[in-house]
Amino acid sequence: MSAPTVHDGSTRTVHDESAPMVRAEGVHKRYGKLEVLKGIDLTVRRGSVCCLLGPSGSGKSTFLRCINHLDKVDGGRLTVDGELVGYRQQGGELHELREREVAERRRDIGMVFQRFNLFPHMTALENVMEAPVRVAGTTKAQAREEARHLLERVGLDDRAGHYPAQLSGGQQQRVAIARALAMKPKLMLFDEPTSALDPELVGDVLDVMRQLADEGMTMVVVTHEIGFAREVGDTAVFMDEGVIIETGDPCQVLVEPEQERTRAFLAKVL
Ligand SMILES: Nc1ncnc2c1ncn2[C@@H]1O[C@H](COP(=O)(O)OP(=O)(O)OP(=O)(O)O)[C@@H](O)[C@H]1O
Repeated sequence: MSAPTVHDGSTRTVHDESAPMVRAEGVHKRYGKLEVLKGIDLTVRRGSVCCLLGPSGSGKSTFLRCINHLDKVDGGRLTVDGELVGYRQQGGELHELREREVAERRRDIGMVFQRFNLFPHMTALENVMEAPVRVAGTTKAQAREEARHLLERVGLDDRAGHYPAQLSGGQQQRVAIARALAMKPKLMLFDEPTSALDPELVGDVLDVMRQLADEGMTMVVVTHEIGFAREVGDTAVFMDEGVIIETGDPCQVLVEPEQERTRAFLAKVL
């Protein structure tokens, strides 16, 4: 069972800080007849970095999408920050979340995709401001100042006025990270954030991610960057065909894996 969320009688929810940030217990997901996740058990501690690796089609992105409420879990139990994904508990009963509640929960989760997904008609600064400015109570000036600060944090303060087409892939990805951070998420999900980049641009993006990890951000990272996973990851998880076949310290799993399938995968990507 996941750690409880305490309702204190008001609309405020007090989270149990000792609960893991993510806990999956027997999570299943299917698309039609295709069973993509076949019982995922995984715990991601607060402040830790979990690196997910595995061959194409093994279900890594699907799992991230379930964590981020973009896909619905079909079976098992998944909690983020102690709260059931897709449901809220009230008086011992489960109620499916309404669209507005899902949107509220998703604000706590930043997601960075392989393709940077920036708005092409907006500058870097406007992209980073876009979500906070829509939050009630935030003024445009506050959102702009915070966005400037975030661009500085990812090393792009001198590119605030540039449009995505005027930025390199690595710079666009750093803007995407700043944009994901703009809502002050508790959890950051990265889905192969460097695999669409030219090799010489990968380092800057990984540096920003390394810095976030150092600051204590909880992160789940789908990546084929074995060096990053070994150096920054607290846990390495190897998935294949919808199941986790190996998990543990990255220096163990990614250096001397126990499973033949993990060894074969590493031999391919290294
Ligand atoms: N919306 C969808 N509808 C139907 N099938 C899907 C959908 N999304 C993913 N799949 C299928 O689910 C399986 C797992 O896909 P997923 O993208 O999670 O794998 P992955 O491990 O992230 O792969 P990659 O490394 O190539 O991104 C694949 O067979 C894929 O074709």
